[in-house]
Amino acid sequence: MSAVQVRQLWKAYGDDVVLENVNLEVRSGDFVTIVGASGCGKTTFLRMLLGEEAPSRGELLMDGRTMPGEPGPDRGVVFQKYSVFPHLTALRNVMLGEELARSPLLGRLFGGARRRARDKAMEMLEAVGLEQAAGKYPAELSGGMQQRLAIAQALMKNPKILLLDEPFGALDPGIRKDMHGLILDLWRRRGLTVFMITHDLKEGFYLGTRLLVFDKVRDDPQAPGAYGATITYDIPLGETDDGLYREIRESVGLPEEPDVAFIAEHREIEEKSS
Ligand SMILES: Nc1ncnc2c1ncn2[C@@H]1O[C@H](COP(=O)(O)OP(=O)(O)OP(=O)(O)O)[C@@H](O)[C@H]1O
Repeated sequence: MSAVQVRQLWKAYGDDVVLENVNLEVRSGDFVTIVGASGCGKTTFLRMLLGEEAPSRGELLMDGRTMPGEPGPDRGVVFQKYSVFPHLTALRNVMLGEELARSPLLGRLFGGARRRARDKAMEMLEAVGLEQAAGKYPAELSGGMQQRLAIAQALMKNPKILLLDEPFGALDPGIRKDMHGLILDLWRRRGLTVFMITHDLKEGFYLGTRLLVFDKVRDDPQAPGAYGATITYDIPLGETDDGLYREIRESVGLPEEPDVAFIAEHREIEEKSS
């Protein structure tokens, strides 16, 4: 069964149509990368998958059932901006979700429950390579480490679906490469279904098993809000395809030259490490 089904989905804010007639079936274990022009509705789409926004029309199904209308433990999310709490250590940041879920008033657990939450949080920190930083505060961590921490937070509830909104957009290229290795490793080992927005088409080609392009198919310059974006390309990824890469780059309006060598190089690294 498909992990996620999207049927004739529309989203409008007032008279402004952001997304129109989006249809999609995603299998469990897919790694879906999403690209599209700025402001075309990618984050809005992700927030609907998360349950933070309701569709204006259409249906969103998870495992054949209507997607819950609020964020739940089955979906984890990581945004570009670090979403960690500055006054808590890395360990407490990861524990906090569990503490708030089980003790909403105090935000703290005691005794055995606290030990279990702590052990699980340590396991998550290890999974993202932050076990040595458990006692540090976010200000003492680099940008890449803070994003690792945000990923550990998102994984704490064992989500089936991981939603990533440009999670590596603010990181240096070297750090991004490390994060690519980490996210592919977590995706494989934990059997996650991933949706990841990126502005970096190379990243989208390299990481995904499937690449979606969001774009408007119709536009009225007199009424910019009249039409929304939809999925204009849905590409199974595997082989590096120079022609396709160029076509999409132009459709999304990216200025860079195709850099297939980059993708090939990444794939080589990936193959060696797997
Ligand atoms: N809560 C809201 N109320 C009104 N308009 C909104 C709201 N959220 C988003 N929008 C509008 O919806 C459109 C799509 O925004 P969204 O953030 O989804 O685009 P995006 O493709 O993720 O952009 P970017 O790539 O720049 O992050 C924008 O015009 C934005 O102003």
